[in-house]
Amino acid sequence: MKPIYLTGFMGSGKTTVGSLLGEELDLPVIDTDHVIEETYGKRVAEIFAEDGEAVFRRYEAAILAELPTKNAVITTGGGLAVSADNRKFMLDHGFVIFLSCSLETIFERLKEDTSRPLFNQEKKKDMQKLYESRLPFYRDCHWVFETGECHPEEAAKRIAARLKRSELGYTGDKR
Ligand SMILES: Nc1ncnc2c1ncn2[C@@H]1O[C@H](COP(=O)(O)OP(=O)(O)O)[C@@H](O)[C@H]1O
Ligand SMILES: O=C(O)C1=C[C@@H](OP(=O)(O)O)[C@@H](O)[C@H](O)C1
Repeated sequence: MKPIYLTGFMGSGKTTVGSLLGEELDLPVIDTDHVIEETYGKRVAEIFAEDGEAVFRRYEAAILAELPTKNAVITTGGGLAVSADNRKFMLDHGFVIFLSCSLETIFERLKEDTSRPLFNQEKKKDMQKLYESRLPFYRDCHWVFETGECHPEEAAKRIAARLKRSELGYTGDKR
């Protein structure tokens, strides 16, 4: 069975919903940021500060190509889908689901969060620009799931239910 890739802006809930989706589908969950941190022995913020964003993007592409191409829920970093090559890889190998969420909600969710080097509560206009510039890349996917006010458990259940109805060609067959 093909992997399920979750994409979307920082704070859209990829990690949270992805981990619950893994439980719903009884599949392992792999987070690209987590694998990068383990592989390169540095936190994402350290890579940005010490090596720069371009190096982080190279790590992202390298990791994506190494991840299992079956039986997994893969939660991606918010910038991974910006690369046309990364998008092609995900679209070719799995089901790509964009977790769509308003920027207003994201600001609310990330109020206390300082772990994301590219997110800055104080720079609302820059965040708006970044968010809008990325929407076309996220929309290049198999399915847009609007998280809205949906609780993470509810979101995971709804995604799993649709996958199980085979509307995306998902079979649940663990081969
Ligand atoms: N559907 C949701 N409703 C409310 N809060 C959410 C929802 N999804 C995620 N969150 C919260 O938003 C924050 C960011 O979520 P996270 O899963 O880390 O996003 P991402 O992986 O897309 O950056 C976390 O504090 C998480 O608990
Ligand atoms: O949007 C981005 O460019 C990034 C999003 C982050 O992941 P989350 O989407 O999980 O916050 C992380 O990969 C890095 O800080 C860069």
